Amino acid sequence: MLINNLAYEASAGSGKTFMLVVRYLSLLFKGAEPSKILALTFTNKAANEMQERIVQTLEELEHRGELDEIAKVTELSREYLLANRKRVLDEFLNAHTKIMTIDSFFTKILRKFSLYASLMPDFSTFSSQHELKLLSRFLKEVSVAGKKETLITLSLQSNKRLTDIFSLLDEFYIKFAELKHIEFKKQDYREFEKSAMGSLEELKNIISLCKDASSTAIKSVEAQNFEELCAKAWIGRDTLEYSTFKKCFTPEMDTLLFKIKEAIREQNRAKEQNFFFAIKELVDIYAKSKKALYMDDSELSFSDVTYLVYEILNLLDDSEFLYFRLDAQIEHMLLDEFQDTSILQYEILKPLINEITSGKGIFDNGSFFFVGDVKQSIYRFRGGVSALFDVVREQNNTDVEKLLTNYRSQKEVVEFVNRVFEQRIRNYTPQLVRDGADGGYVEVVQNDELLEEVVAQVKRLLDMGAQINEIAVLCATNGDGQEVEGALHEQKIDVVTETTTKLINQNSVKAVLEYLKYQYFGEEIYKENFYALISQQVRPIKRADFNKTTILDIVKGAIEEFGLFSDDFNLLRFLSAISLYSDIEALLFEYERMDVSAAASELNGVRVLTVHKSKGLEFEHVIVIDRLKKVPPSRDAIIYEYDAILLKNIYLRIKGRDGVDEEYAKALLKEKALVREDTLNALYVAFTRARENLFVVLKSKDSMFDILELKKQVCGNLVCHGADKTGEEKSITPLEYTELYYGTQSDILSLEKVQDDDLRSINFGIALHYMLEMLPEFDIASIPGAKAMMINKYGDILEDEEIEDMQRRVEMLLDSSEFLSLIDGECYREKAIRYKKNLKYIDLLVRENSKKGSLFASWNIIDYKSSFSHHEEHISQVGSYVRAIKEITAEDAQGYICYLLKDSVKISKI
Ligand SMILES: Nc1ncnc2c1ncn2[C@@H]1O[C@H](COP(=O)(O)OP(=O)(O)OP(=O)(O)O)[C@@H](O)[C@H]1O
Repeated sequence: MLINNLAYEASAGSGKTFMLVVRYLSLLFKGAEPSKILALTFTNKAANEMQERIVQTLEELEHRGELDEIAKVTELSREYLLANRKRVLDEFLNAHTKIMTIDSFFTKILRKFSLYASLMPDFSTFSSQHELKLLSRFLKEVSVAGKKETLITLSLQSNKRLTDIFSLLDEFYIKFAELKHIEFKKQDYREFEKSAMGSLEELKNIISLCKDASSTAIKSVEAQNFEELCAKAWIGRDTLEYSTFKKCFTPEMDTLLFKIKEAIREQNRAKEQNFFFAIKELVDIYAKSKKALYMDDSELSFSDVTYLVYEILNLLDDSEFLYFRLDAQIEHMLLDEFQDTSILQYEILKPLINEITSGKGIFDNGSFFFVGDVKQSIYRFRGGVSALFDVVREQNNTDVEKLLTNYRSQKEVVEFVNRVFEQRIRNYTPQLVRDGADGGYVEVVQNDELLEEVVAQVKRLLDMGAQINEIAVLCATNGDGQEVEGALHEQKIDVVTETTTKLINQNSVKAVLEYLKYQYFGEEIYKENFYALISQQVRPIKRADFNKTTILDIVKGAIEEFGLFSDDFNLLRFLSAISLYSDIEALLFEYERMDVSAAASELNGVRVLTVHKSKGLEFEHVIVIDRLKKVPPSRDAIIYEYDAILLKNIYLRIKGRDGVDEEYAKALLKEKALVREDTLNALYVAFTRARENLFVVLKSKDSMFDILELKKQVCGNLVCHGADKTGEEKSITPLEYTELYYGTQSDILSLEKVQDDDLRSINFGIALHYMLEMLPEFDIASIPGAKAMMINKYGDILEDEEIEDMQRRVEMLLDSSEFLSLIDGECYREKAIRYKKNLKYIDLLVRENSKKGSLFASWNIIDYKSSFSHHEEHISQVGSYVRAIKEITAEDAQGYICYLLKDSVKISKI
């Protein structure tokens, strides 16, 4: 049965994402419109995967485990589902689906309401803010507001560097909504210091008058100043009646102790108030600087987006208006990894969820669904509060179901995880092992030479035939990751890390960037770097003129001239990415922030990543390595005390304060419990990534696994069987669907070797291609626009009758029923594909609307020509396109040459 308001709270690998896909498809089969289903994830990767999983599941429905689940949920028969999946898939592919990250969704809302925030709708988002720009802007604003003193005092008082203060400001900025109800007052704290020192004097007197006072007792009450007094160990005691003072003890001493403690407590509180008061003042300036920066640059970080959307929603009290502006189109909401949602994010989603679950108004048939695992909540530092899961469930009266079987891991791994966490994580329900998963291997090794051990285990796996891409080493920090990377490199083992996966760090891309730097700056060093990276002899490079040529053409020219296109997708991605940069300066000064990763298929090596980054992923073999360095003491200056999801209070961390302030002591205890929970959760995430084999490498002292009291152990048999499977997967590479722009066909044609002597007919051909490319739709109404664009570009080299001739030819083409039948499907113009180390450009690639009952699509490859000359060459060229598409998609493909002749259109099938 399809329960309208449902959540799955279930452990790792139990199929939450699986059930999310089942839910999405069940909604589709029940007739929901794809464009009315909002599915939110945390990462782009997860959003893309979900999209792909939906398509793949529909395509292979009869063989998928999802089929029975969907039948159960929808109460529709398997036959009905199979008979209707084609229709559902078509609807899905043709709809504007809303499967995206929570950040993109908020960005979308902000674009709709951008003018409320004095922004232009075309603002851009970057995951990392221009820290330096912001810092300098902030300092300027601080100076203008006359708050330099505040900043300096704050820094001195808290013993923090400016950058630390800066992150505190950011923390406050993000939590501004939650902090709104808390007031801070400026206070004088010196009177409390005086009072404490006064009471100390009295205490000293009592001790000095006591004949039996030991030298330790006398020394214990000596303090030159307030700080020294606070550092005394006896301050934390309830009474002074203990060994040191026993011989002189009088009840008056405890009265003084009490007074001193009270004075210290009040001094701490006053200091805390001043600190937060100053921070709040500075946060206003910080927010102002941020605003100035995004108004100047139209550039926002995701936290800015969330902040602004929240503010705007508060401005608009008419929520109907919000839904109207959101196209009133969200009837179903699905949320993934709900445990990581921040309170602010939930506050923004709340009105939508309320509408959906209240079952009235425009959301009469709406539904709400979320999945998560509180045990995997590891983003407390980003504002995620795991209690949110329960609160949301209660607030919305959501049914919660459990999933008890682990579908990811083998028995040994599942049972090890159960054993380790059952007694340690609250409400832990041991997972069941899936039928048939009775293998697996777990080894806990202790070796203080952590890196050596990791390298040895990786080698062992490789020797046993493990696929290198299926081995992951999970580390505590990025720094540790670098060391692991270094150690593996020393042994000539390839490694893939987050940095290596960045597109701009790929060799071919680095080379092109050096080339562009040489072109722009003219410094010899860049030329040398360029040649070193492409392993060619240094020779002169002709300087390009950026005023006359586009960056794209310069890069394409270099690719051609130096034969840079080897068998990799990275240059393709780079070409696509640079088309977004307005000019060479923007590219050269900003490329480091280019947030594009290299093609996964190009990356080969052991995956080295942090535990945090491993969330949601799974690997055949996982090695979790202990911290290489000692755990640093918590440096968080602020302790946030939550009551469920309500921020109750905040405290300034002060050493020894828990001995004098009960409230603070309670908050600190709560905080410690949460830190412990975070640590446990992170380890839980790490251990549950393994499908087959799990290794835990720990050290004998200060181990991050101490909390688990792990014993050295070996469970099960180590077996590696990934080799064949991966080999199989590799032979079929799915075609990339992303629309890419690498210039136009005409640009390429002009680069191609010209064999025709007739310049006029070449120009005519180029212009005709251009006009065809510029047609937004294949209909007569689109001709004038495309023609105007063509004239703009080629008008000066064409005669009037040639232009008329060209228009006639295009009209005839669009009138040809044969041509129109070939383009019935999804059309990709100017499609660049990579095949056998060559870059090919297909004029028009059509993914035909599938024939009834056929599981796979069929592709039409259409090449335009304006004359019959070089007919044989055309045939062989299109033939090679057909082979490429067949091989890449593993689907059927036909090639056609479309001759747009003077008086007719002839289509010849290859
Ligand atoms: N009911 C099921 N039948 C068959 N396979 C399943 C089922 N549920 C999940 N799986 C498979 O088990 C693996 C883990 O599932 P999934 O990724 O959905 O788990 P999860 O609960 O989202 O895990 P995590 O919390 O670690 O992200 C996947 O490979 C998935 O395809």
